[in-house]
Order: sequence, then C-alpha cells, then structure tokens
Amino acid sequence: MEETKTFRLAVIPGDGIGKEVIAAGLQVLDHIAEESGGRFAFEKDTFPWGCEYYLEHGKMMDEDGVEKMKGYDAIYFGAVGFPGVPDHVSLWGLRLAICQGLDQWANVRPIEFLPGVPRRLNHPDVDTLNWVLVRENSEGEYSGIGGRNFAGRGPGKEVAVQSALFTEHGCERIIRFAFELARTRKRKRVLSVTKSNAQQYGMVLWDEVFARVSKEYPDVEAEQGLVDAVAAHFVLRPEELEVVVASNLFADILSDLGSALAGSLGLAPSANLDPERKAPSMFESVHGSAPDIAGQGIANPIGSIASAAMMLSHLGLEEEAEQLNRAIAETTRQGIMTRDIGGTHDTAGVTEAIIRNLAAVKATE
Ligand SMILES: NC(=O)C1=CN([C@@H]2O[C@H](COP(=O)(O)OP(=O)(O)OC[C@H]3O[C@@H](n4cnc5c(N)ncnc54)[C@H](O)[C@@H]3O)[C@@H](O)[C@H]2O)C=CC1
Ligand SMILES: CC(=O)C(=O)O
Ligand SMILES: [K+]
Ligand SMILES: [Mn+2]
Repeated sequence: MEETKTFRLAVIPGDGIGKEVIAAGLQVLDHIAEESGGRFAFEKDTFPWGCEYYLEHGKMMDEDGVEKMKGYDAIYFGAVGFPGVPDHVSLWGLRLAICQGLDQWANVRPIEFLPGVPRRLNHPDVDTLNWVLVRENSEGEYSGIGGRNFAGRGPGKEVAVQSALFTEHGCERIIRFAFELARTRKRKRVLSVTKSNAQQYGMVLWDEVFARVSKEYPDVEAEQGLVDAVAAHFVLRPEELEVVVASNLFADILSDLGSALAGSLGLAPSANLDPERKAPSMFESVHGSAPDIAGQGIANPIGSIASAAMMLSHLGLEEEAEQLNRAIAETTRQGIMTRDIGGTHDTAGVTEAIIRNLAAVKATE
C-alpha cells in the first residue's frame, strides 16, 4: 500500500463568521481526506489569534507568529476584525502581518457565476461569466508608509500622510504573474487597472512596466484601464473580462464588486500566494468577519469552502479540488443556499449538502 501523504495545515479562524466558515471548510476537508482511502491526510494546528486574543494578550498574534507559519504546507484563514478593536489594528496585526511577512505577493481572486444563484446583473449570457482578479498583495496603497501629527501641529490642525509604494520589482512580478495566468485561460487577455491620470508616479511606473512586459506575451491581449471606468466595465461589459491585474487597494475594491455581481460577498474565494513557494500560501474567503451576522450560523460558507479547493489545488490535489468545485456548483444548482443569495438554508445545511454532493459528483465520474 502507498504511504499516506500528510499535509500540515495552519488554521487561523480569526473573528466573527471567520470561525463559522472555517469550521465548515474543515468539515469538508476532513471528509475529503477520509475518502482518499489513506492516500493523504491533513495534520491541522489551530491558532486562536484574532480580536479576542488581542483583548487578552495585547497583540493579534504571537510575536513569532509569522515564523511559526513557515513550518506548514498551507494556511487556512477565516477573517479578522471585530468591534472593540480598531480595524487597522486587527488587519495589520494579523492578515497583513502574515501576507507581507511571508511575501505572499500574489492574491488570486476568481469571480465565478454559480448556477442557481439569483443574478444582480441583467446580462444575456450571465451564466457563462467568469474572470479572475490578480491583486498585488505586498505593497501599493497598503505599504503602511505614513504618519500622523507631523511637526506638532496639534488638535484641529492634524496632518496625516498615507503613501503608496510602487517598486519596479513589485509591479513586474505581479504583472508577469497575470500574463502567465492568462496563458492558462480560455481567452488570453489581461486588463491592467491603474489611476495613472491622477497618480502620476507609482501608477505611471506600473503602466510602463505593464507596457514593457506585455511585449513578451504577444499571444496575450493586453489592455489598460483607469479604475473608475473599469468599475463601470465590470457592470456593463463583464463578458470581456478574463484576467484583471490591479494594485492592492483597487483589486480589493474590485473583488467585492465582482463577488457582489456574482451574487454575494459570501461566494468569493481567494489565495494569497507566494508563487516561488519559499513560504506557505494562505487561503481565505474574500469577505471579512461580518459582525452583523456573526454567531447566527447563517454565513455563506462557499467562499471559504472554495478557498479550500484553491488550497487543495495548490497542494497538488487537482482532482479533489475539481470535484469540490463541482460539488459547490451542484449545491447552488439544487437551490441549497444561504440567505445572502436568496436561500433558506444555514451554514451547516449548505456544508452538509456540499459533502453529500461530493459523493454524487464522484459517482458520475
Ligand atoms: N481578509 C479579512 O480578514 C478581511 C477583514 N475585514 C474586516 O471584517 C470586518 C467587517 O468588515 P465589513 O466591511 O463589514 O466587510 P464584510 O465582508 O465582513 O461584510 C460586508 C457585508 O457582507 C456580508 N457578508 C460577508 N460575508 C458573508 C458571508 N459569508 N455570508 C453572508 N453574508 C456575508 C456581511 O454580512 C456584511 O453585510 C472589519 O473588521 C474589517 O476590517 C474585511 C475584509 C477582509
Ligand atoms: C482587507 C481586505 O478587505 C481584503 O483583504 O480583502
Ligand atoms: K477573509
Ligand atoms: Mn476586501
């Protein structure tokens, strides 16, 4: 008999619905491992980091938390942020600390239009829409460079500076990643998004790098747009979208827009990748901790479960990833959905249906 391959997973549920959707994703992953007949197993360590941890310990994660992550094959992340801790403290203390600390510079965020989900878009070919956002995940507007209250200007006269950092290296690697990804897609097309009319330094550098790199990919169609117009493009001509590459802030905003167009923030998965695989990558839903619905058991688990599928694929379990995505689509097709997309089921009900449909999907192969 073949030896069992064990994957070491660091699990960080975080705050709010992060805990609920990660529990759902782990239930699915456990099922998949059991069904592998001993081919592979997941060894999971759960870290209690987040806002409750902060209120108790004065920090969002252990001092050597980033270092600890290096011993794992992948990180499965829920969401961070909860009333009682300022959002910038929680985000910088956990998600950004890990993404930037491990240089997970490519944040891949596919937008899928799943069957059976009520559409926000009145579009003739709505069921065939899908595209992927590639988000620069290490610098840009989230470089953290800036400060407040310079030169002691004092109350009522305070000054704050928030700088965006664009390096040629940072722009080049994410743009190249987008072109490489486009080569694997049906339509070979990359849309680069900036605001280089108003932001004349960093974003002009980005545009120049995009123009230069695009010459190395004559087989891929390259287009540039300004972010305001691209937001409209998402709504008006989504059928033209394939790979969309943008800075940290712009792709953050566009990914919420994209997932809402596809039905809900609760549907979208993401992968924070170190494409060079020097460090583990981190897989998380696009949405946050949703304090408004936390604790009710009604969060849509699909974003997190689809993120688990991206993690399976990253770990080389392509077939299992594919089956899981098909089980998710089969579940929405059957109308088994949470309230955010017009259903009546709760988190547990949708999760159980996905597990049931996994068996059905495998039986039809
Ligand atoms: N990667 C992360 O950990 C992120 C963390 N955050 C943090 O999350 C907290 C809340 O931020 P918001 O701006 O409210 O964004 P959010 O994504 O948590 O919620 C926005 C809206 O979408 C709904 N929603 C989100 N996920 C859902 C799901 N799975 N099922 C059903 N409905 C869902 C929420 O109920 C809410 O009405 C803040 O502390 C913020 O900093 C926000 C975005 C990403
Ligand atoms: C922080 C945030 O909103 C995101 O990573 O999507
Ligand atoms: K998240
Ligand atoms: Mn976001």
